[in-house]
Amino acid sequence: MLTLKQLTKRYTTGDKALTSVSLEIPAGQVAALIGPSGAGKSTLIRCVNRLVEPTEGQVFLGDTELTGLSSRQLRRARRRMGMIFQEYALIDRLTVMENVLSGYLGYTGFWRSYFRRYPQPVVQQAFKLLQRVGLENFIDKRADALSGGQRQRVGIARALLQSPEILLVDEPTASLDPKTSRQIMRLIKELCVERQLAAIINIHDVQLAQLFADRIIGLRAGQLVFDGQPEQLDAEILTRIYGEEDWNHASESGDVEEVMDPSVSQNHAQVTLRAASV
Ligand SMILES: Nc1ncnc2c1ncn2[C@@H]1O[C@H](COP(=O)(O)OP(=O)(O)OP(=O)(O)O)[C@@H](O)[C@H]1O
Repeated sequence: MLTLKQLTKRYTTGDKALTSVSLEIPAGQVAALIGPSGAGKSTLIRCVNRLVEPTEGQVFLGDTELTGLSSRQLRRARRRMGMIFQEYALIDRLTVMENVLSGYLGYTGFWRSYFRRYPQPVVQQAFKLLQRVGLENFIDKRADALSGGQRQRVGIARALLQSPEILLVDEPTASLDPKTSRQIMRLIKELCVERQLAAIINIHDVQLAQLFADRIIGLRAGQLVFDGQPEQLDAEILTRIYGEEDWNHASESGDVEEVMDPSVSQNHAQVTLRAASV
């Protein structure tokens, strides 16, 4: 269980990125965090693992108050959080297996990062995870020889190596095609169910969020403006989260193919399509 209590973040620049956000995410639940650019989604996720220090409020992982930990205690507590972040990108010159094993670094220290120095049970666990994410035939491939979807699968396996209690996921499908995006979201969802993991996923694609999340959390200008079921998202709630837009029409031209263009960056057009069918 992840608990946020009145979490507030004010950056030193004066930007108030989060205002008194309170949430509880139980084990096994996948929560999608949606909202316009600048709403505070990344800040919220980073406040959980304290890559960003909250200004006020508390974060609990189970009974542990993360906001009260020393940096040494925090390092240990971070092993209980699987992070799938873009900046934790893979190391291109290492193999798939080596990249997954690097998720164990927190335990061993950098000098043991050489492949053969990992304990055999850890290597076996990494292999099982690679099987689970469908990459058992790629273990010796270099990371830079993988597709975007395969790279994301490696990232997922790496995040799971430390058997976390929660997954913190930042824009997992940002650079993936629509089919691969669905596969990645489905995989994350299945793994959360199998392992009773709570997950909080920052995602721009509302349609994907609706398809694969158990719960939608809407942020706008740092405030929690919606917290409910995916099927509750309608034009009124989309307006509350994203602002005025004609959510009930597929597009101005009515051209559905244009709406489905995977290059549409914010996927607001996909939202429109979904909302139109509500
Ligand atoms: N390091 C920082 N220093 C100062 N202000 C920041 C910093 N990071 C974010 N902000 C500000 O905090 C607010 C929330 O930003 P955040 O990146 O959390 O939003 P977001 O919802 O994740 O946006 P996006 O969807 O575009 O990634 C914005 O006003 C942003 O400019």
